[in-house]
Amino acid sequence: MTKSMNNISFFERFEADILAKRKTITLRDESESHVKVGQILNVYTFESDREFCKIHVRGVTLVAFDALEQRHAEQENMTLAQLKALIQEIYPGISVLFLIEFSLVESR
Ligand SMILES: CC(=O)Nc1cc[nH]c(=O)n1
Repeated sequence: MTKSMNNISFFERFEADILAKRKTITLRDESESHVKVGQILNVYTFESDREFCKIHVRGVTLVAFDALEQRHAEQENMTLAQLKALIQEIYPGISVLFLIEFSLVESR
């Protein structure tokens, strides 16, 4: 099944933070570099492919792994050590990331 360009998945452990607007960025590799500012993305859980919200892409920038700072960690609702460990776990050895800023699309 081809992956829609209007979808994005997150690990289930991030769902509550996204819905509570505590997580407002996500750091991805080049496989998701097609994401564009202004897009509305359908958000699915990675583990079970369950749609749980929609997000509005507000920004897409490049950031070096070594340039990750406390402000990025705060936008992920993590400590900087937790964020760096997560990124290296998901993308071992990565040096440049796509920083996608988003806002939750409020369901009626
Ligand atoms: C499934 C997946 O890649 N999830 C990710 C990856 C990076 N950041 C994030 O918040 N979620």
